[in-house]
Amino acid sequence: MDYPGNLIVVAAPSGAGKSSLVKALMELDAKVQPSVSHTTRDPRGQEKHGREYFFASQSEFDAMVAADAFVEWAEVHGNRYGTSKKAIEERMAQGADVILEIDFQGAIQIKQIFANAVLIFILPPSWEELRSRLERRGEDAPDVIELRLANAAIEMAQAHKFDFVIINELFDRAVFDMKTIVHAQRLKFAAQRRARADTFKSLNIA
Ligand SMILES: Nc1nc2c(ncn2[C@@H]2O[C@H](COP(=O)(O)OP(=O)(O)O)[C@@H](O)[C@H]2O)c(=O)[nH]1
Ligand SMILES: Nc1ncnc2c1ncn2[C@@H]1O[C@H](COP(=O)(O)OP(=O)(O)O)[C@@H](O)[C@H]1O
Repeated sequence: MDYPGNLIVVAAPSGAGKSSLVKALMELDAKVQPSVSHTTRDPRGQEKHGREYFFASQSEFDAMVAADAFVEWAEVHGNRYGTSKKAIEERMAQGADVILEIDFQGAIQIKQIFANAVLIFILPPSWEELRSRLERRGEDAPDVIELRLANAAIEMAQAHKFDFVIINELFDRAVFDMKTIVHAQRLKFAAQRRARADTFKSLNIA
């Protein structure tokens, strides 16, 4: 599968700030577009179907798995989440850089399918700050926060499998780091595509 657009995958423990960072990056760079995942979890207060997620029932999700509609899916914090083929392929074919906010299991699956995907892991500056961000966000019940903190240790142990790790301490600094990675990646793959096209041309292959 070779598309003119690139894939950027962002993973992080819950509350590290990935949704806020991805939103800020997309505001700075119109070429970066979101992949909207499907999930079986309930919507939070401000979330809209089709914007943050496509909210699916267990049976709707099952039907999509059976129809092979997902590029990857995983169970995270007791709910299922998946990236549909539709969510990424159309946009990449049009040349957009598609950004996926998914967990580490999904990120690793994506890298196996799309070797050129760039994997970014976001870390919080400390445990205390991670807990207080989850509490300040005010969207999850205390037991849900405890589950997410317990899972954070397992998730953070996977950070070394990613291409880049960013510590989200100062927000603007972390956005700038993401922007730099995305630009560097874009230049690298554009150069690779040009070199490949030149080789094909010199060999007279279409
Ligand atoms: N594998 C996979 N993980 C996803 C997908 N969409 C979201 N996730 C992950 O599921 C986890 C929970 O997401 P969410 O319930 O929105 O909570 P939040 O990360 O605290 O905002 C996060 O690690 C997300 O990155 C997806 O399509 N595939
Ligand atoms: N660098 C930062 N400093 C302080 N608060 C932050 C920072 N980045 C994000 N936040 C806040 O932390 C909370 C969790 O961020 P969010 O983007 O929802 O995390 P995630 O998507 O990783 O679960 C939000 O209330 C957000 O405004």
